[in-house]
Amino acid sequence: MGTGTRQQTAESVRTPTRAAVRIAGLVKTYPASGRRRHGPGLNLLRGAPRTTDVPGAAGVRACDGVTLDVREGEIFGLLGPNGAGKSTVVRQLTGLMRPDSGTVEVLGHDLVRHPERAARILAYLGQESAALDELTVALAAETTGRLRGLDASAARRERDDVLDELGLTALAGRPLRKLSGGQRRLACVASALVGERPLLVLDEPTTGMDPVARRAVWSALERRRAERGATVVLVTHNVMEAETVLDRVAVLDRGRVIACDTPGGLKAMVGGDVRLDLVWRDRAPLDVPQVAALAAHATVSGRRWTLRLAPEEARAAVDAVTAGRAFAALDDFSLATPSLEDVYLALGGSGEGLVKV
Ligand SMILES: Nc1ncnc2c1ncn2[C@@H]1O[C@H](COP(=O)(O)OP(=O)(O)OP(=O)(O)O)[C@@H](O)[C@H]1O
Repeated sequence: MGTGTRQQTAESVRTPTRAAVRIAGLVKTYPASGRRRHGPGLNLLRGAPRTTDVPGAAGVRACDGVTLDVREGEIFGLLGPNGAGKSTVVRQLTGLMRPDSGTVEVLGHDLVRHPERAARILAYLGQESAALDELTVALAAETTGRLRGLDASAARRERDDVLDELGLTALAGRPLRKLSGGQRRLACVASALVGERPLLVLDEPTTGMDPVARRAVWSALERRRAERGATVVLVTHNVMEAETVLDRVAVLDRGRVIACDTPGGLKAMVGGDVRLDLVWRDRAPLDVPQVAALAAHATVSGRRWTLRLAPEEARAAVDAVTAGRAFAALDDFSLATPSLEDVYLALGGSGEGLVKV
């Protein structure tokens, strides 16, 4: 499989040296009231205001003892369902939010004690990007470069290179607010990449993008890692991306890391099971005994049944549903090796599953 080859290659050419990010025992509870004080002004460089929670009654424990190490030069993913705590981890990692307890060390800097250092060592792309909306694509990239300390000609040069790299040159003169969602996201990624930072922290960078744009983003990140040794931490819902792009993945569930490994290592945890997807034309023929027997083990989503089975059970199930009346009722079926979503469910994730695009 492509994933295996990709990992072997990455691991054989790179020997990660030291931790770029060390997060230990991170705890964050949002107050029940949701009242928050905002720090001074919106930070164009990092996209969102720093927040300080007002202590109050029991609230949402979004981060419940998160401990993670990210090695230099890694592309590291945080994966998990909505509300798992991914963005909360990222906001603390970038110094935008102060943890209730725990430590965050980035490239040797203690960002809990010195959050102001974050802007010099990392680029952050948040989920929201309203701060750049009034600027043109070119000006957003150039301004970010200037704010990150580039002189005018270097900022223009990097701007042009990044827009070209991401296929955005034709849109350079358009304000972000007049772009489609995917184009706007791509322009925000472009800005995040100007004014080289050793750590890139990206919260769902490819949301809304078409496959060409997504590929351009992944290539750009890979290039920065390969040529400049950049480290990338990103949040994603996209299981397919996670499997092919990331060196290691931490799976979060209800504020806790429930697993952390390479995609291959995680998938090995679910052993040799395979995944059988059955899609019925209309409804499943439950009067066929073999189909009725499978129903007990299926996760049903509309016309789709998903089953995790031992290989010999899967073979028997395929034989059963590709014969007689069951086959007449079948629209489509597929057999696949386990995905990260299977790992997540097998680990006891909250059952919603991950979003597959
Ligand atoms: N400002 C806030 N005030 C109160 N609760 C919050 C706040 N932000 C997030 N939460 C809660 O904290 C938990 C974790 O949220 P967080 O945004 O970190 O999850 P996430 O994994 O990034 O989710 P998504 O995939 O939907 O972006 C959720 O239960 C969420 O409702």
